[in-house]
Amino acid sequence: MSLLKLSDIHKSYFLGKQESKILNGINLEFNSGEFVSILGESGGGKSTLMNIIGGLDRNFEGTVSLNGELLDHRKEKQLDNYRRGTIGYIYQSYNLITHLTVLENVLVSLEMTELSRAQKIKRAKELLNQVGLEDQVKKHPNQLSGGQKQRVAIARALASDPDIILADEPTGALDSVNTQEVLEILNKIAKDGKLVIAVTHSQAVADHGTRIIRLVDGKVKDDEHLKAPFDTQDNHKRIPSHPLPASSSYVSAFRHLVYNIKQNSLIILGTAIGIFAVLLFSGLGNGINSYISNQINSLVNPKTITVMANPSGKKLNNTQAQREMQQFSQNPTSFFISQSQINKIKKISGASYIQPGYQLGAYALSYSSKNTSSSGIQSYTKSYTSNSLSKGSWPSGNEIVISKNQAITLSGSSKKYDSMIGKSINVTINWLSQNNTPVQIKTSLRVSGISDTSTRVANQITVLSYSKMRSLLLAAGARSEPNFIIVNSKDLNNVDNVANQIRNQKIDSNYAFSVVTVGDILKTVNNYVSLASTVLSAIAGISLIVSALMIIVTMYMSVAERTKEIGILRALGERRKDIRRLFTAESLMIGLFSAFLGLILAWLFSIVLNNFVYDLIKFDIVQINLSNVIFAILISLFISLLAALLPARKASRLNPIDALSAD
Ligand SMILES: Nc1ncnc2c1ncn2[C@@H]1O[C@H](COP(=O)(O)OP(=O)(O)OP(=O)(O)O)[C@@H](O)[C@H]1O
Repeated sequence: MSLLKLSDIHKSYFLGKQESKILNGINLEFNSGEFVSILGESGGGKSTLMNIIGGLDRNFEGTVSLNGELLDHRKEKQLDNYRRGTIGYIYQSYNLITHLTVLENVLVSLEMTELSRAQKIKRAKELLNQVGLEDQVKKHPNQLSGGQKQRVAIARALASDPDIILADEPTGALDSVNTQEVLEILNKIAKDGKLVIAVTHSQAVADHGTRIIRLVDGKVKDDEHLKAPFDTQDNHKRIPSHPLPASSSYVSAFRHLVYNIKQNSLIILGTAIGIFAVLLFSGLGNGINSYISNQINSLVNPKTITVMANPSGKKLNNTQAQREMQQFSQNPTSFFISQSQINKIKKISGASYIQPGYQLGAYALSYSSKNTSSSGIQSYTKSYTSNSLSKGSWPSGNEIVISKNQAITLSGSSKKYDSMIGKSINVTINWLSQNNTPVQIKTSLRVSGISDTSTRVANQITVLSYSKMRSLLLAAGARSEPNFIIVNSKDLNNVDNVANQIRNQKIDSNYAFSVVTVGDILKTVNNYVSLASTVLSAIAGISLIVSALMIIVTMYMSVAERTKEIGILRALGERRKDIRRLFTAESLMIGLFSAFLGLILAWLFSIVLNNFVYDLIKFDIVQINLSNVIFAILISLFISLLAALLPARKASRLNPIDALSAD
């Protein structure tokens, strides 16, 4: 049984509808140990026949059998295996991969064998040694002479230990000395038991082999056996081959990335700046949100719930409730809270205490001919934390707490404003009489403390005790119903539940209360901040679209530049999938490096910005968290993957013969 058998091979090319027949029924058998030369006129179909034998061309009639088994050219996987394990190709134009070293070029083929890494390197070096290139292994192809390049190509063809070596005009570009040497090597390969089929124009070259086949008009005109084939004792152990492992694709993608570093680093930088901006804006959003939470929580006890009457009677959500409460100053009479309403709230479970409160209208403070006025004087409730008091103590009896600004005005000194503590000041408050007409309450109170409004969350905190306020209102004949209630949830995690219970209370089928928690206030503020940071991140994200376009363009250019390489890799037995993975991997690496560079930039910038701002507000304003980091990496990988999709698909679909003939 012959090693290789071609039966009735026909092949035509079509230019439009016009058929030109190239091969017209070729029947040939080849055996191991033969060095066969195929001679024929230029354009006679020699390379076409080699491509059919080499498993690169699937579009022909007739059959090819290997060791008696028919090759099914419709099965791409079978052909990939065939090229990988059985065929070694040597071309007239060498077809080496320019960005790889001599050693790496030989290793490309060995990547698809089951040898260990060390064995692969050992074998590649041995083969290069055999072709006399042991001291050239680190060079790139452009640093070699023609003869040297052809010897690298021979070493590569032999690397995976194939049964058949196809050489398409292997000496066509060589001088006579190199031709002689290459012929010796091919002769030795046949002697070692392989089948060598070489296409040539030269009778002298053909005379070197064991057999000459002449093609004329697409047929075998002559099949001349010059000598007997070399003896083949096929007792040596073949090197098993397997498809290219993913890790090899990643390594070659990385090599190409580094080879093209100038162009790639610009793209990486461009993408990294986009990632940096997205990270910075998200981190800034986090920082501002937690700064605000921090400030509000330090001034107002987060367990407290503020309850007011709900003149609308409708069920109000958080935002509506806050809006409704702002109507208070325009229409204070509809906000008085009755005893029956207080009783309703007392029934709520999960509340540790409830405390009625007053918020009255405009008021004036005066001390030794200095005056200041504002609106919204309040009764003290437990919703204030000790942080909102900068000096002194909260009021009891005949006492009042005034704000720092008020203390500065009344004392006339911005430094010694705390001298106001202990001083009696005159207080005039405007409120409503029993008939809802204006009434003035005048009294004199001792300053017990100064509130801190430096954070500007609350403008003025001017408070006196609830009982004092109530007795002043009663004495002046003014309306004395409270107009808000503070409810304290026993448990911080239960605040929303308690708030909801109150929100759902009905009196005469109207929802009786509007309710706001500290969490609600935070939610509203945080929503705005998050919205702003998302919008800013999205704007920054636009630059990522530009990056994606840059990657797409680069990848398309890369496919165009590497068309020949794609052909070589396919001829060596790489699958379409391997080619797709090669390009996708390179793009993913660009994405990954961009993400890391973007992260480093964002990290450095946030350190600088935080240091700078910390002096002003004692808070880290940029807070990039783990989910921001993960998001940045994922978005970067996603963009690069998306950008690689089309170019990688194009690369994998290239016809290997067309790709090989690319300039
Ligand atoms: N893709 C193609 N489309 C159309 N015609 C083609 C194609 N490839 C090759 N041909 C034609 O097929 C014929 C055989 O080409 P082939 O390359 O096999 O010849 P060859 O014997 O190797 O020639 P040479 O000795 O000059 O290399 C030529 O006439 C060529 O123009």
